[in-house]
Amino acid sequence: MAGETKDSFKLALAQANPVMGDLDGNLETALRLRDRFAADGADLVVFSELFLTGYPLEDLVLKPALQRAAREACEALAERTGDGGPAILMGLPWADGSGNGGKVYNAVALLAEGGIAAVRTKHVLPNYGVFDEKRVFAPGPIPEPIPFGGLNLGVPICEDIWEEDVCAALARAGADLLIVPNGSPYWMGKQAIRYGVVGARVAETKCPLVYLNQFGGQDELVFDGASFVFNADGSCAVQMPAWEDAGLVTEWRSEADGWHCVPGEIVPIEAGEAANYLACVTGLRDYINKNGFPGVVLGLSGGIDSALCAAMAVDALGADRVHCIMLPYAYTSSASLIDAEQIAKALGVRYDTMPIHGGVDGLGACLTGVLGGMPDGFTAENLQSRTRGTLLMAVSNKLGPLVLTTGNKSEVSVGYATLYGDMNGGFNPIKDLYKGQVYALSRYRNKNRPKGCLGPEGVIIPENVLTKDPSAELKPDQRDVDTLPPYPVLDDILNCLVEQELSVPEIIARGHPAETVKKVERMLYLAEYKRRQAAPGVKITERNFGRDRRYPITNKFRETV
Ligand SMILES: Nc1ncnc2c1ncn2[C@@H]1O[C@H](COP(=O)(O)OP(=O)(O)OC[C@H]2O[C@@H]([n+]3cccc(C(=O)O)c3)[C@H](O)[C@@H]2O)[C@@H](O)[C@H]1O
Ligand SMILES: Nc1ncnc2c1ncn2[C@@H]1O[C@H](COP(=O)(O)OP(=O)(O)OP(=O)(O)O)[C@@H](O)[C@H]1O
Ligand SMILES: NC(=O)CC[C@H](N)C(=O)O
Repeated sequence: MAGETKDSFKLALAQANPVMGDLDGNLETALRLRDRFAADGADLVVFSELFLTGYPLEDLVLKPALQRAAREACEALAERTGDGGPAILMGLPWADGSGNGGKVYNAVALLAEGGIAAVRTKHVLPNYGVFDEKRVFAPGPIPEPIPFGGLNLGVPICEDIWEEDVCAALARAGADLLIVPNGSPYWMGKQAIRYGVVGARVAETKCPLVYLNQFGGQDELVFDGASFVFNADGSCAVQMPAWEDAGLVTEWRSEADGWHCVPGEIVPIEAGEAANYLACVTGLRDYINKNGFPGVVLGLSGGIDSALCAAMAVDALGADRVHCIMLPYAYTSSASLIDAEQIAKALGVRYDTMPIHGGVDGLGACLTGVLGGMPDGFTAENLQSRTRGTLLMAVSNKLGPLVLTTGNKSEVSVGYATLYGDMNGGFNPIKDLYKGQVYALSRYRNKNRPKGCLGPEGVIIPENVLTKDPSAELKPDQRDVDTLPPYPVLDDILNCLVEQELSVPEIIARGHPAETVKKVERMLYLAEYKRRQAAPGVKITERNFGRDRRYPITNKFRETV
């Protein structure tokens, strides 16, 4: 349709899951989807931001070989559009000088009638929070609309619509509609923010807007999809599902007042616990599958953190790919043994018991000469944790599964975890969930089996696990509250310090004792060294550790009260 003028056209939205760096695989996915949409009469298929390579590319995009491979894949894809089927809007990095140095842009190419018909580049590069695009991309000029079949397509790329200028310029230049490929990661409440941004651009430009987002996990980020179309009057014409691969052919008609998307299905979007749970499951599933692991192994202690991780793992991968191991020592309670076994039974996973007395006592004996006696205090407690961590890594080495580490955001914040002990592991599904959210998601999962989840219906985490006092069980009668403020207090203070960057006096003014706030502040700063050595985990909050909140390790700054 590239040359003709029409009064209707069909635009296919490909909400798909690219694999970082797998250009052949992403190309195959694009062709498969295009074939499917061709059968439905699509004129044009749009893919998400940098779909051909994966998003975010980070420094990989600086590699000339990657830039050349992306151009070759783009040319190969363009050639396939010579078959009379739909054209393609494909996201890819675009290098000046064919990938031999020079500038590289975050781009979209229109592939039509066997060639590369147009290329447009991202003007506004996000450089905050998890985004580092100014580090790797050059900003393109404000883009011109792309002529296509008598239409003028405005194609701003993701962050381009978060400011007014690009869309305003496209509208002034005669864009009939705005088609926006996105790599917009999930965090709590994100969809409402997107509706706000898109609503504002539509009101300013009077153009309909197609918001096409990617789906799937990429290291710490998880993309929810949830693509949608707003008509020029600000109404939502179509809402695609979140948390799944999805494809939809939208129909467009030209009327006296411009182009309209024919209203279609408005799929409800998960919010709150449902969204957070699906984010953790999606991030975990894609990390394991995209990195080629047969499954996961984790220490199942009878506590709430490992219980929720086990449930998420089964929901992500299926029971036959999850191996849970209870590693009891002298301080493991019989209640923990019962609870762990019950959780494993409910999930239907392989469950082994591997007592660690030999390891802990043997390591203690090795240390006596240097320490002048058997280890005690923290040293002895950490030996238990390290023995567990070492044994789980041995299972991983021999049998192949990745070790899941299970620390929640409250623990990760204050360093309440043992380096090379329970921090051992390759991925942490609950890293960005405060303890209160761990309880909330556990209760949620006991009552619901979210879509796509492979675990069983019904109660998985026994009531006793939800109500007992959290304990590391590293010494007799140990409870987390002996070391930390009660979790509701700790979580509130951390929320103020980490998410909101409130000052210590402001947090005290909320009613927390000054010494508690100062203690949490101190623990938060001191634990930076542990976080730098911690496994990645799924980003859920607006401010996760790692990509968002980047503090120095060596840091004497403390607030005065
Ligand atoms: N700035 C810095 N840069 C680099 N390294 C630094 C450091 N400061 C200390 N270190 C090193 O870190 C060591 C201290 O860290 P680490 O050995 O982890 O030990 P540590 O933090 O002292 O103890 C572990 C804590 O985690 C708690 N916990 C809670 C829940 C579960 C578990 C569990 O294990 O199952 C544990 C446990 O009760 C205890 O409070 C120091 O001995 C030193 O070697
Ligand atoms: N006896 C054990 N057997 C197997 N794994 C254990 C054992 N004790 C601790 N672990 C591992 O170490 C992790 C850290 O322990 P921690 O006490 O912080 O978590 P939890 O027991 O799952 O939950 P909670 O903190 O609510 O008790 C556990 O999640 C688990 O993976
Ligand atoms: N890839 C991007 O440009 C993403 C930035 C955008 N503000 C978002 O989170 O949706």
